[in-house]
Amino acid sequence: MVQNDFDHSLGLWLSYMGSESVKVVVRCRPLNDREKALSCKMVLSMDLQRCQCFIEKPGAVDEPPKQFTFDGTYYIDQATEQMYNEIAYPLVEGVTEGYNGTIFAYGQTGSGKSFTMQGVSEPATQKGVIPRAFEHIFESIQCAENTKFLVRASYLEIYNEEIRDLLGSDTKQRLELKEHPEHGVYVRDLSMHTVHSVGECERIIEKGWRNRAVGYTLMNKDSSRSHSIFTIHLESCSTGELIRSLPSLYLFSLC
Ligand SMILES: Nc1ncnc2c1ncn2[C@@H]1O[C@H](COP(=O)(O)OP(=O)(O)OP(=O)(O)O)[C@@H](O)[C@H]1O
Repeated sequence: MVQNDFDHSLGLWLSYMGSESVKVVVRCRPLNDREKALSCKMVLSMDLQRCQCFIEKPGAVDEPPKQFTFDGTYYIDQATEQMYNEIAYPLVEGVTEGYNGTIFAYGQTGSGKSFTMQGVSEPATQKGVIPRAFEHIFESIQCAENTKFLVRASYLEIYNEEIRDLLGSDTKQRLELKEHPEHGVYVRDLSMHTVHSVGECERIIEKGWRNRAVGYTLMNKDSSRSHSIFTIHLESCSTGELIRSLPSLYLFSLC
């Protein structure tokens, strides 16, 4: 991907054990007020059926547009609801069925990562991937018969190469990355929070969101200046069985 050509678009990487293990989709946001005031023109167009993006070089009328193909393409008038149903839904469903899943948003400042992952409450179609994933998981576990689930969440940020717990008692404390011989890489002392409902999930993510490092960039006045990782951990216990640790859902927003 040529970064400068994708100023107003973000990539969403999805990794799960489906027909393909990694999928990459791209979303283009509308021009913002600042870009409109500067009379900026859209240089990106899409063929949604073929999942292709075309980027024109302004002023170079004779030059053919650059062309890129993805697993999915979402243009300015397509809502997060559609993206979630087509792309994230199968991944989250896979987590409740026993596969690890990761969704991460990547793009330059102001490209729409937070808008896609966190979302807005109005209109409802633009509710983000993270709150939709909560609802999806709680709906799935409520339908499971004879099985009890424990849902826990953690939320960290990586800022200037330092890891911080956005839900910890001291959000300024630097945490260490460790490797366990069986369970792999983990963050020591990262706090885990048991959640019983979608409402509780929303409250803890809001708390963590307020603790992030934010700043102003020319492209985005509310820019998150860090990478953040929200993880939902599941454990289950069927009647007469031991507690079973299920795979986790990792939700990243990279700056
Ligand atoms: N698809 C969209 N439709 C309408 N507005 C959008 C869309 N995507 C992003 N925006 C708006 O663009 C602005 C920047 O988006 P956002 O804060 O999500 O960017 P970001 O990639 O998270 O930036 P940063 O890395 O600086 O935190 C916000 O005002 C947001 O509401």
